[in-house]
Amino acid sequence: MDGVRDFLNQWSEYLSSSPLKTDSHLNDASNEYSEEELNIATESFDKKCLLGSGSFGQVYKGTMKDGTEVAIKVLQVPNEGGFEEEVRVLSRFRHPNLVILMGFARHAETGWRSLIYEFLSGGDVAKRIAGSRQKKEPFSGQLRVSVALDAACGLSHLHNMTPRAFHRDIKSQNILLDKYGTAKMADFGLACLSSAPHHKVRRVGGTVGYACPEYLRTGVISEGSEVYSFGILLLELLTGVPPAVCCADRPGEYKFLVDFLQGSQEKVQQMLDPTAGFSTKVFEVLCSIAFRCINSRCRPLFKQLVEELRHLHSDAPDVPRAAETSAASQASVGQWSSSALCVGAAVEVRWRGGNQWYQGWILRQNPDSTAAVKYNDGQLEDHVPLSFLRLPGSQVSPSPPSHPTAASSVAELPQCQLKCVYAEGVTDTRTRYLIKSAPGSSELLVGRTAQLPSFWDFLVPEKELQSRVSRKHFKILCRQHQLADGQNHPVLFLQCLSPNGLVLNDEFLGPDAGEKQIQDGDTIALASCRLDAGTEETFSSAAGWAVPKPFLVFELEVPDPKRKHSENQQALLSSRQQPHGEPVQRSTGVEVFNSAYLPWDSASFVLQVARSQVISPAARCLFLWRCQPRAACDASRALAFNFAIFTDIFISHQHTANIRSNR
Ligand SMILES: Nc1ncnc2c1ncn2[C@@H]1O[C@H](COP(=O)(O)OP(=O)(O)OP(=O)(O)O)[C@@H](O)[C@H]1O
Repeated sequence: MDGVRDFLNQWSEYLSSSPLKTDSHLNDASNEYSEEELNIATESFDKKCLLGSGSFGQVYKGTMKDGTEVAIKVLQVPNEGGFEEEVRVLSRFRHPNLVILMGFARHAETGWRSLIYEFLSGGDVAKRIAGSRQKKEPFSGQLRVSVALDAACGLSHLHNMTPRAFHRDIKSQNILLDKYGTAKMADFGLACLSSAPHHKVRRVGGTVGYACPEYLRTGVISEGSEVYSFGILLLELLTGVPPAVCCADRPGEYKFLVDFLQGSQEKVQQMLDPTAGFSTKVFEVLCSIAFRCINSRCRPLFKQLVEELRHLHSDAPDVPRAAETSAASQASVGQWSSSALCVGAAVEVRWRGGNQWYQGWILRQNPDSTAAVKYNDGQLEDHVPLSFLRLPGSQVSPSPPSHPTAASSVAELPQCQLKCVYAEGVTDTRTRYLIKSAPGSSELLVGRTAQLPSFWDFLVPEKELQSRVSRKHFKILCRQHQLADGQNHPVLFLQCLSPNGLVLNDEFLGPDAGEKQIQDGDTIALASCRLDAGTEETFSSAAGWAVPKPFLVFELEVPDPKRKHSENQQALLSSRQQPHGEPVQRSTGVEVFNSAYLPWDSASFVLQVARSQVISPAARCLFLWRCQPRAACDASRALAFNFAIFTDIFISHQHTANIRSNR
């Protein structure tokens, strides 16, 4: 009997010290690494090895004792983080487009678990899109097609095995690129195995914007619901904007990309990520595939998607395989061998009419060794020969008639001023604050350190909003620009200096937007958004859609150079000396001031005003912001607007009454 007790005691001791005490069932499926090995690989999980954080823990880069580079995901709540699911699924499926799980480890003291993957140095697709939009690192249309094909291959493999696997969290963050640009599906924490084509899950999981509505409603996952998420991914690759963003003013609520696009190819085209340089054909095919994926009536299977994407990929001669388009090497076809001249690169372009060079960036590489170039002033030129391109920083030359750009010389700023026409939460009529150009200066700088603190305290009393104003937020400068008469004339430019961006008229500009030509009457607004991918209002950076709500709006006033100096002075002075509450007279007949609010709730009136030309450009612009710029012209959409959001439009009672009686 004692012998038996001893044996049981020894067995129990062995179990408590043995690494096989738990997760032993996983040892058959995958390699187990010791905690010690991971400590050595990551220098005890040193901060410098941190690659990023997900919902369930951190991911570190490590080098194993054999020299292999790995990514180690530490799950602090292994059950929630899908530790077991990930080991089971990933160990079972081996495919070039699925990330390799090398093993797992257990942390004895904390109970945490780690997953050890092959290290993929090309970053995830979400980061690559953001990097491309910010012109930090190119992510060309060609590479995006290749990524879509790779992801579809990996997913098709999962759905054509028995049992099949449902990934359940297909999104741009979960697709990683290796150093050659090959994409691999990653993050199988929500994945599940099933031998049936449909699988009812106990808990619906996924990511807002990507998750299929039918799956969210029923909890039943199918290949179709995975294809839906894949379609959303394609739209993200096309537009460069995330599929859902939080509403800044309604926490917990989202705006969805698909709701805005409404299946319209035209809208996708308007929002197309300009840094991708998609050819028309690639855009059209990709867009039609995306819309089929999200349409429950004509959803393709992954197998079909692979065929179509492979066809698109091989059909376009200018689409090199991902392996050849490593982000790092930016190697390319034909004469596109210069690593610096890649899509997204800033360049100077020789104007064909002369010897001057103008600044812009490469929008697309054409197979005939020419490029499509977007100039900093927004103009586009296609088929520019390589010999007409050079890297910036070379000698500067004056502007041509049609391309006044950053390459032309800076001149003395003419007399001008910025008049505050709207400040959120400030009802005092003194909001008509002015920022004036200093005589003889070359620029007018606006920002927290450029004006007195009292200026900002008054105009932006809310501290949270004030923090959105950068120390140097934007500047206005002047360049000499040769007009058709052959004479040089001063032309004003606006340059955004802040990562928070700004809104020029109804266009959102980030710090990388370059210099934009501006003129008298233009409005410059500061709005509550940042350019970082994935944060609130990121949509705003795309094609003018959903321009974020401004909290401070300035109108530019530039005196007419043909008027006498004294008249200009008088004009500037009189606009400044408006007594409180007295409206600023506009030539078209509607008076605008900020102490009277629109007094009624008629949607048709709202429509009428939005369409009319009778209010000043500043108020009109403000009005359009309130009801979303493009939609304002669209009767059916405008009617749906809630009147409440228009209550701070500055229109006098008298004139709204006139408009009303004219209806
Ligand atoms: N195998 C890998 N190689 C290189 N980087 C990786 C690897 N796996 C993950 N990463 C990086 O680590 C970071 C965190 O990844 P993780 O999967 O934990 O989070 P996520 O997918 O961004 O978010 P969530 O888990 O909340 O969906 C990401 O930036 C990802 O790119």
